[in-house]
Amino acid sequence: PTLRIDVVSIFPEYLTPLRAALLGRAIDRGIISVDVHDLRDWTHDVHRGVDDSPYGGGPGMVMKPEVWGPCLDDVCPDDALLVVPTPAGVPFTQSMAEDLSRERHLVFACGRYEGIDQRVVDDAATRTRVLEVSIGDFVLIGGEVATIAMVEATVRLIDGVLGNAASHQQDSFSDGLLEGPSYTRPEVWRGLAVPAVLRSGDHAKIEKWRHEESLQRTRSRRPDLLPADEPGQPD
Ligand SMILES: O[C@H]1NC=Nc2ccccc21
Repeated sequence: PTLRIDVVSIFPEYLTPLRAALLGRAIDRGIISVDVHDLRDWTHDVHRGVDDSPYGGGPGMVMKPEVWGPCLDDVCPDDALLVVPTPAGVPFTQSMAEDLSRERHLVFACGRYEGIDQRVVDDAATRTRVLEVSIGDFVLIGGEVATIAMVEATVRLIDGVLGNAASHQQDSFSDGLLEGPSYTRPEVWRGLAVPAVLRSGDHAKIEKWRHEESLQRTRSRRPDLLPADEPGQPD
């Protein structure tokens, strides 16, 4: 395959969405491969324990290095890129998705949100490239949902995955602004009409209107995305 993806999780069934729809088709067509591993297969004790209390006290549990270490030894070769979803990671961006889509082998280590013993990452970093990545400033229970989001954002960029109709060439972030409103038939729905300009056939006017809508929406929802020369920049 163009890209090999391995995912390690204590909830392997959480990753089944990766086999559905367009991603499932990409697997069937051999563009990508996805293998999910149950971290508990690397436990030693009868209780198959994967976590323990944190040194220094505090809430929650920390995942054991004695389980993750041997797991990654088996699952993550030195030439792979190890991606560790964590709320304490660098922000995941479209640019990072583009970088990941050019990799040959990605390994996602799904930990609980209190985290994996830091020595697992530090030890792995002596052999391979490691990225600790966050998908946003909110707290999930574990890295599985973050992994699904990052895999979808990454794999859709690989040639052949999206039908060319759904091409990623015109991604919403292509001009750095938010996409404005979209409409389709019927022309009037529940008394609401499609903006007349979109039915005018005047492509220059339509393009201008769409850019204006994007600017207006970006100003109100994401002023941080506005280019420096646009009014409405946050102080
Ligand atoms: O990507 C993160 N964003 C928010 N919460 C998380 C929880 C566990 C793993 C990863 C994340």
